[in-house]
Amino acid sequence: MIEAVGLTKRYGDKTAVYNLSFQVRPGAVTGFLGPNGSGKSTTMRMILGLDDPTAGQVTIGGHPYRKLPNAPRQVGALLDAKAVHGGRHARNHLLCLAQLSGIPARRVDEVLGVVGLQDVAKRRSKGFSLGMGQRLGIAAALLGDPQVLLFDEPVNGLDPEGILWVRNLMKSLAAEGRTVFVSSHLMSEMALTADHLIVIGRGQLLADMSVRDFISHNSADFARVRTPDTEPQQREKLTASLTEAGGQVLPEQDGALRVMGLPLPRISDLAHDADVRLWELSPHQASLEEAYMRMTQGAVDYRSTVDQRAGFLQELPPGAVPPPQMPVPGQGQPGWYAPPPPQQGGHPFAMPQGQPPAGPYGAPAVPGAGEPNPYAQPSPAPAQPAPAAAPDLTKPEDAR
Ligand SMILES: Nc1ncnc2c1ncn2[C@@H]1O[C@H](COP(=O)(O)OP(=O)(O)OP(=O)(O)O)[C@@H](O)[C@H]1O
Repeated sequence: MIEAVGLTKRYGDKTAVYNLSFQVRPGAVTGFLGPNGSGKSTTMRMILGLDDPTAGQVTIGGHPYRKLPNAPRQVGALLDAKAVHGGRHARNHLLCLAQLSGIPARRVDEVLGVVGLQDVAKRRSKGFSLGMGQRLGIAAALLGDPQVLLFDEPVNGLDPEGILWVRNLMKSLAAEGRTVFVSSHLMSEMALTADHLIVIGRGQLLADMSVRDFISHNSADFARVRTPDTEPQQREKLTASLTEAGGQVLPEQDGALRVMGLPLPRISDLAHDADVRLWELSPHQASLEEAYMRMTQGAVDYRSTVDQRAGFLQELPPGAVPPPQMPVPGQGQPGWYAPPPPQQGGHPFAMPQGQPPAGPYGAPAVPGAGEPNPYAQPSPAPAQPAPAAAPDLTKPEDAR
């Protein structure tokens, strides 16, 4: 198990990670999510003893990484797949790592087979594609047959077949009882791979819960309703009727209506009573991506001026409370988006919960702050449901 307690990292004035406490348990794939610059890599580096915390601590199996006996046999990591000596053959690269850790050479050939690089084992890694480099990095992580594995963006550059392979590998490693901690920006992939999520924003913990709970806590069920396109007055009539009945009604980009707060049969009855014909009445559940966008919207450092989420997340309904902001000293108030509020007591969403396929990873398992919060100042809620006058978020903060 990985355990962080009050983990904090500052680089000069920059607080990269603040007071993070979480546990990553064995037997599950734990996804590590957060916007760019939120502190994921910094956290992983501290777990691996590559950076010293400014405050707090992080342990693996009860020990700081640097105090683990024979750490490479207990912990494997893929942090930066490009961090290899490009002039070496793939096999030689792994052999060097194996020799440093007292791992037998036959294990090198085993992991080359596991990651599918056996046919290019004698090729120099500088000629490798992005995906091949990722596979080589994963092979290095698996070399010591460790119980604890960390992967920073493991599917980066992989084709669909490679992504499926990584997904199955992560699941089978967890099914063997290992601790698997994986960061990714691909929400759809995390929804299929992870059992549990740790989400951070601006270095702070935003969520630590199962994928299922994360989605149900951060999203709202809604109905899509469509009236005949040729009769706009029907749409207006229905909007008035649904609003009067307590529903929240928002326009969708394609002319349909998004309705929250009313069950489908009630919407149907109201439409019938108002003598409005429906061309569509369908239930919808948010995706992990939508739930993630909602949760992290106040913690995004880098955002395009032409933000695609403008069409994805809807305007704040009247009376709804905007999400909490996480101001950074000297940075001003970030812009924010205003999707509909989560439905209170909403139903958990049914996530794809496929069983991990039988062991593509065939190797046997080894048996066995008390500091001031830099983000603490209260966040003034905007008076209007419109983007606040924002700093130039198109530039890294250093450039602003
Ligand atoms: N060595 C360093 N010196 C100064 N600042 C740093 C250093 N390393 C990271 N930072 C800053 O700390 C913050 C967190 O960076 P980090 O790389 O951990 O984020 P991340 O979540 O991994 O981002 P991404 O998703 O883009 O990889 C960023 O603002 C980054 O600029």
